[in-house]
Amino acid sequence: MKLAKILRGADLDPAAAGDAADMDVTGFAIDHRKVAPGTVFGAFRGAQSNGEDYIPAAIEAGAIAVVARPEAAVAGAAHIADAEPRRAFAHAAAHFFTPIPAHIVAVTGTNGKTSTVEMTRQIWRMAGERAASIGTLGVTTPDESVSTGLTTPDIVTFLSNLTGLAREGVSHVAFEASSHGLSQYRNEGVRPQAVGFTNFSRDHLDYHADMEEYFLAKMRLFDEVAAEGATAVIWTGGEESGWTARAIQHATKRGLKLLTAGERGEDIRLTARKATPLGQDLTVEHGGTARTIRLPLIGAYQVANALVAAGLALASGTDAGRVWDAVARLQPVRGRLERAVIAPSGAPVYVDYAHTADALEAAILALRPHVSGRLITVFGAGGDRDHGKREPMGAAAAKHSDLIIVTDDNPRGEDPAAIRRAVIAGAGAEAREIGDRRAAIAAAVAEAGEGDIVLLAGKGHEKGQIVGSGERMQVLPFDDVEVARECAAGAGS
Ligand SMILES: CC(=O)N[C@H]1[C@@H](OP(=O)(O)OP(=O)(O)OC[C@H]2O[C@@H](n3ccc(=O)[nH]c3=O)[C@H](O)[C@@H]2O)O[C@H](CO)[C@@H](O)[C@@H]1O[C@H](C)C(=O)N[C@@H](C)C(=O)N[C@H](CCC(=O)O)C(=O)O
Ligand SMILES: Nc1ncnc2c1ncn2[C@@H]1O[C@H](COP(=O)(O)OP(=O)(O)OP(=O)(O)O)[C@@H](O)[C@H]1O
Ligand SMILES: N[C@H](CCC[C@H](N)C(=O)O)C(=O)O
Ligand SMILES: [Mg+2]
Repeated sequence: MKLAKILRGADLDPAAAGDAADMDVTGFAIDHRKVAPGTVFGAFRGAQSNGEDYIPAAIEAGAIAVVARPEAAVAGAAHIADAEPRRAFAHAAAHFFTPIPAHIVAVTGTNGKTSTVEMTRQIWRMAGERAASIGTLGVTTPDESVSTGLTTPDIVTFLSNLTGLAREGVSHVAFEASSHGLSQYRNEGVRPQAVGFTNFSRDHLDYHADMEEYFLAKMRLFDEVAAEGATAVIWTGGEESGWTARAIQHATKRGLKLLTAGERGEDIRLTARKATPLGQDLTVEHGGTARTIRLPLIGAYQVANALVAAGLALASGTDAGRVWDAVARLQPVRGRLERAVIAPSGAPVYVDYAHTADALEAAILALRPHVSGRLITVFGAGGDRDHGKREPMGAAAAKHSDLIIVTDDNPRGEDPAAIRRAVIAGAGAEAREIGDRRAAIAAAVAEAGEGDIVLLAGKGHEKGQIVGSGERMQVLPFDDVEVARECAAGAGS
């Protein structure tokens, strides 16, 4: 495809490309090491390095055009100058990576994105569509799940994945829009026909200056990324939340169609929820019909995600009858309240990905109705991530658990003992401290008796413990589900 055509499609001036306008583009790259002859190179200033430093090397490797700030020095290739080069690059790349699936929806929010995109994918699949999801669990298709290493992959990986999926015949994709991804324009240029908002609470204040900036990063999904006239599916739970009201305002201001779901939902209204041993019975009103749905998953938070997923599937045009049938057949999402094992004492051990105070509370409250004895929570907080969430995480876990064991969760470049101290400052002195995660899990399993439940929070589906940073970073194999099974087997022998 000619560079001029790509630039015109992205509302960029082809004259800026000079002689290169007539050249054929062979690919897009944001890393100079991936540049081949005919590539358009995006030179961005990042957190670790300045992509502009690699412009000469990219041109040497055959880049025909460089998308960069007007101030950047570009010699020997076209300079596509833009004050926001990540956005300009993304829009251009979106005209190169075609075709893409016809139905695309996206989800943002602090917690519940992965669960919601995965449930949306399941609903579509059960409704007979070829569907995929892209998020923390990787790219999941009818055939496989491939990790990308990030929740929202970089723009080139994202767009090339979408094209690959379309070529494989996938027609429906749900993707997870993280605030990092949104603020770095990692999923620009595709126009989701429906966008979801789950909830908003403290996280990532190492990256965003404050809650307001974090929220506005998420709202780019509504303000700019969503297609004109798209549907905004917003969870309106039982309690009034100022953030939810603001998400509704953003949707309205952008002229999106509104679909609210929840106890206060206008379109999907949850009128009753009753826990059963294996799940919960929901009464849901939609389109003038009240239905009873036996959701085979426990916990209020999974209901929120399932109903937002149903809203997204409905907004993408999937038949309502099929959507509600599918909700009753949803499979658990990996690492989200996943029952790893039942200890010899009879105590079930659950693994969950809660790594914020809000999520810990949600995960614990999901298990509470099933506990007749004690709830034992094992968790820690990630290193090189928002320090301010550690104390509130400790406090949330302590408030709702009977025993807590504070352990390590990806200390990365930090001193793990200092992270644990910050968590314990919120949890209180009764918290037990066992740094080694395997030993902490073993202690919890050994401690649990009949009627107790053990919750291992923070790592969910993760397969490793990240220790060290930079050159010294190591990912030591670690899987909460496997370790729980090993500890349970050990406890029984
Ligand atoms: C802080 C952050 O989000 N960083 C991400 C970001 O890096 P960056 O743009 O700052 O890049 P940089 O490393 O400083 O380099 C600047 C530019 O120079 C280029 N470069 C760099 C070196 C070189 O030799 N040649 C070269 O061309 C780079 O490709 C880049 O374009 O873009 C990179 C490429 O897409 C990501 O790999 C990187 O993720 C880092 C590793 C990361 O840990 N990100 C986490 C925090 C993250 O994004 N998490 C969210 C999930 C959050 C949630 O779950 O809510 C996610 O979406 O995964
Ligand atoms: N709707 C929700 N409300 C509150 N807590 C939730 C909700 N959904 C999930 N959680 C909690 O958050 C954890 C992570 O869920 P999930 O992976 O779906 O979220 P996410 O937004 O994708 O997270 P991440 O930002 O790490 O990608 C769950 O294990 C659970 O503890
Ligand atoms: N996407 C989240 C995942 C956190 C998971 C937890 N195990 C941790 O390492 O803090 C993050 O990168 O902040
Ligand atoms: Mg996720």
